[in-house]
This record gives sequence, C-alpha cells and structure tokens, in this order.
Amino acid sequence: MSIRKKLGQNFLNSKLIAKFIVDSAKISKNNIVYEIGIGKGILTPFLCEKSKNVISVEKDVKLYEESKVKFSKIKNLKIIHGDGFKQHEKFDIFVSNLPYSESKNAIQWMLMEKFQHGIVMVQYDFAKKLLAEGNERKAISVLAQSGFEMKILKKIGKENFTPKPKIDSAIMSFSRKNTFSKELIQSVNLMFSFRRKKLQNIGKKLGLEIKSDQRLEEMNNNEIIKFAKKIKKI
Ligand SMILES: C[S@@+](CC[C@H](N)C(=O)[O-])C[C@H]1O[C@@H](n2cnc3c(N)ncnc32)[C@H](O)[C@@H]1O
Repeated sequence: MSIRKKLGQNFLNSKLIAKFIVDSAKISKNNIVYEIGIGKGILTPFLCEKSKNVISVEKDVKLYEESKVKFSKIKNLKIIHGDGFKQHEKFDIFVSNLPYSESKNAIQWMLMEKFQHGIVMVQYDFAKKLLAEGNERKAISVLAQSGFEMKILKKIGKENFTPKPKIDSAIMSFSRKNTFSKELIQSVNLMFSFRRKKLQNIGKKLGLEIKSDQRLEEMNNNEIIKFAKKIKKI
C-alpha cells in the first residue's frame, strides 16, 4: 500500500472549510490545541491565530520537514514527528482532519483522553455509524455515544480534497460526557463480538454466571456500558 493511502493523505483544499472547522472549535487565547496530521497545514495557521499554543503531530517525515520550514516563523506552534495517537501531550481542544484509515482507533483514543471538546472530520459513512441507533449500533457507536455528545456540523463533498477520495466526509463536533479506560473499551468490543447472544450465554463464554436472557441489541447504551464494567473485572 502506498504511504498516501496508508496514512489517509487526502488534503483539504478549501480555506473556507478550514476556517469553518477552526471557528467551530470555539478556541480562546488560553487554550492549547492538539492536531493530528498537519498534512500541508491548511488548518494549522488558523488554529495558531486563535489559541495560546498548537501542538501538531505528523507521521510522514516529508510533510513534517516541509511544515517545519513553512511555519518556522509561527512562535506558538510545536510540530512533532511521530504517531499522534502515541504522544503524551496535555491539551484542551482536539482538532483533526483524521486519516480515514485510523477512524475507529482515533475515536477509541479520544475516549481515553481528557480533553473537553473537539472538531473532527471523518468519512460521512463513519459519522453515520457513530450516530446509529438500535440494531444498527456497532461497539464503536455505543462507545462514542456514551463518551461524547456528537453532532454532524456539515457534510463535505469529496471534491474539497486533493487527491479526491471515493466518498464524502463530515465535520463532527464532540463534547465530553465520559472518559473510558482501555479495558472498558475492550469489554464493549468483546460483547459485540457475541452480538446475537443472550447475556447469560456471553457470561458462559467468559466463565461468569449471569441470569438474564436479554440480548445485546435489546439493551440501551447505559445498560451495555454497565454490563461491560461487570465483565471488565475478569
Ligand atoms: C486527511 S490528512 C489531513 C491533513 C491536513 N490536516 C488537512 O486538513 O489537509 C491526514 C494527515 O494525517 C497524517 N497521519 C496519518 N496517520 C497519522 C498518525 N498516526 N499520526 C500523525 N499523523 C498521521 C497523514 O500523513 C496526513 O498528513
């Protein structure tokens, strides 16, 4: 697979949309903003104008080097070469046009972090999956809905990216409700791997005695998280 595909390098080509993203992030002069994937840097200078500091991480060494040169005069910007999901930086607001190849990981990472709100671009279909209800829910929908208040702010046509991807995107807002541990996230994923099973059968598989013939798909998000906390202990 090419680096471009592996790292989800479809760059936003509209300054108007970049400004919309930055305005939606409701940044003030005492905020530290964290960006994953500086790319060609369409968001970054606008983020720097509004905030106290911006930390931007880029995995592609070529793009990292280019942006170091391009933005050498911006004093409140720190650019890091590496994996944005493996840094230990403190920040208030998360902003990213996410590499699509990492959407699910990114949401799981966001759930474990402590920031209050974020603006994130994802593929439109993935945004719909995050907001899915009832039977349509996946583990990631239950997790994201339990951790964040989420909204699609704007659908963005694929023509606004270079190179043009196959599908449209969506700008989403995320407001923190809960933070989750890695173990809890794993238990919810585990429960969904037994999707059609009754709770007592899921329990049996895990060596737990649970007296309930309720099925996962009949449970609301709170009930699923409560059950996941119970099995997390094993
Ligand atoms: C969809 S592009 C967005 C780039 C730019 N922010 C924009 O809006 O045009 C995703 C960027 O994330 C970078 N990237 C992919 N995975 C990454 C990771 N794990 N950590 C940091 N950067 C990553 C890619 O190299 C690419 O520059």
